[in-house]
Amino acid sequence: MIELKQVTAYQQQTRVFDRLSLHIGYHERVAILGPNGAGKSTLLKLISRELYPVDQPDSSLKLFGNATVNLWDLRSKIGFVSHDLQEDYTPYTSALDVVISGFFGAIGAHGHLQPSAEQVDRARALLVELGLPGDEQRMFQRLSTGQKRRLLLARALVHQPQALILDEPTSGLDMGASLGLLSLLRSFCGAGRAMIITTHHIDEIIPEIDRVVLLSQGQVIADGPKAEILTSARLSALYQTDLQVSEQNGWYRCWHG
Ligand SMILES: Nc1ncnc2c1ncn2[C@@H]1O[C@H](COP(=O)(O)OP(=O)(O)OP(=O)(O)O)[C@@H](O)[C@H]1O
Repeated sequence: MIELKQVTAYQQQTRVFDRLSLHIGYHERVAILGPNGAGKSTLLKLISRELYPVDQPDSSLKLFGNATVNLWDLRSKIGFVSHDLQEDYTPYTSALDVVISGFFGAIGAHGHLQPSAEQVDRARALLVELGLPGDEQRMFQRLSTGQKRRLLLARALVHQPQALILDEPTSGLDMGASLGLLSLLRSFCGAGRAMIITTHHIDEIIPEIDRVVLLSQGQVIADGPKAEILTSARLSALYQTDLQVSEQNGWYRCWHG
């Protein structure tokens, strides 16, 4: 589904990736872990085509098997939720319009989107499904962080995407909101769809995620089955601090050792 081969990418003057290779197949569920500045958000921006890699021989970035991607097509196949999207969102847009804007790949409705009756019905159904009934006319900026995150998830789901990509999905959420969001993500995975999350918190790696990639200074330093990668030794080395990791019923937690 996602294939980066020898990709070099910059954020302004900073070279974040120097010949990075990574392959994520259809239906895979992957967590990408790494310290601040490792390149997690940059990687997601490359996938969402907010950022383009350096054009060089032997290098390619293919999505769904294609190096050239139609953005409309991409948005209907992959739902993206990120903190940046939350920050950038037009504050006065109603909750219903936030979801509807997903059909148009827009940030906010700006009063000119003309959704079909089916699109409005689908958006309303998603608001109910994601636990936001009755919030239809509330302005985005008046919602709590947890409600905003659910709303952006609803927006990401309008096209029934094959994959969801989430940048630090529970950051800023309280414990109840986090657990609620994680259980929504678990039901999305239940339908056999792909998921990629970036995170700093191993306790948000839901049991359905089976592969973990460790990123450090723009390089993949470990990649494999969750049980092999989420070990005390590997995470201590990644974060350069003494960490202990334990697992229970498919959930992981970490503490300072
Ligand atoms: N807009 C930008 N302009 C310049 N440099 C940037 C920009 N965004 C990111 N960078 C740099 O790119 C590198 C990778 O940043 P990135 O945000 O991808 O890391 P990250 O792993 O997502 O970090 P965090 O966990 O803090 O969100 C860092 O060195 C960062 O300083």
